Amino acid sequence: MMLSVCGVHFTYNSHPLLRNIDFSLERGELLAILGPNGVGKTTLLKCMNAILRPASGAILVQERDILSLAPADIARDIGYVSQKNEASRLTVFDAVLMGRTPHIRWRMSDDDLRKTDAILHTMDLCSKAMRHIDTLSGGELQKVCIARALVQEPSLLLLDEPTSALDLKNQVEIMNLIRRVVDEHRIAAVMSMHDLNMALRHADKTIFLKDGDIHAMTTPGCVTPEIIHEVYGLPVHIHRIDGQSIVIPQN
Ligand SMILES: Nc1ncnc2c1ncn2[C@@H]1O[C@H](COP(=O)(O)OP(=O)(O)OP(=O)(O)O)[C@@H](O)[C@H]1O
Repeated sequence: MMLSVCGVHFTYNSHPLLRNIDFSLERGELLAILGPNGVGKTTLLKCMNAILRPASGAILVQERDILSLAPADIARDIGYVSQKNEASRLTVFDAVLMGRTPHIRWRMSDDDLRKTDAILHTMDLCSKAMRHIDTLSGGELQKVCIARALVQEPSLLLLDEPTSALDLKNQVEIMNLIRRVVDEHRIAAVMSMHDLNMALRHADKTIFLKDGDIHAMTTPGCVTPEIIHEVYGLPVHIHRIDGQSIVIPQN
């Protein structure tokens, strides 16, 4: 198993937020974590990256408890794209190259530079390589942060609302790229999302959080209007178009 989340409880200042979160993910699987604002999606992602520590339970990456891993191992094996992207005076090239830091032993190699070049090319960021990231638009910065996580070549990729700032074409291209990386490199990826249709289109599994619990865990094809109504309090229809499930609010 690439990722096992075992009975995780999480509490902020003695206020319980997540209860008994239990799931696992194999290589080559992409999981979407869904649920209303404030339910705990970001908190769960931060627990999977050892940024936050659960009150109880364990998180195993390749059968190793992440709380027992050295920071260098976490930095190499787990890629994390946060919801709040920081902007600094780094150039786009340097910001993406920083994703190679956990792999650099003595100094950066030609391979590190080549991989940085390649991901900038794949993500259509070459023309911005020398721009400072604090001059980028929100969507451009989001792409740079995703590029940095991909060039890191992690075994587990965690993405907090990775397409929230992207236009339609970029949403589709970035999700296709994430899907391809998961498939070809046999990594596992977990993304939090508000766009249900995007999640149902690209994920292998979905988890719906509600009131601190996993309310439903299923494949996209088995998500029902009842699940969505119960979780979001909104009646919806689900239509099948070209083999895809499309969620449409009833009113
Ligand atoms: N450091 C903190 N201290 C106390 N409460 C916090 C802290 N960080 C987050 N919270 C609260 O915990 C809850 C879960 O937050 P979290 O960011 O995990 O939710 P989310 O599901 O990712 O939300 P959204 O969809 O709005 O991004 C929220 O009510 C939030 O206000």
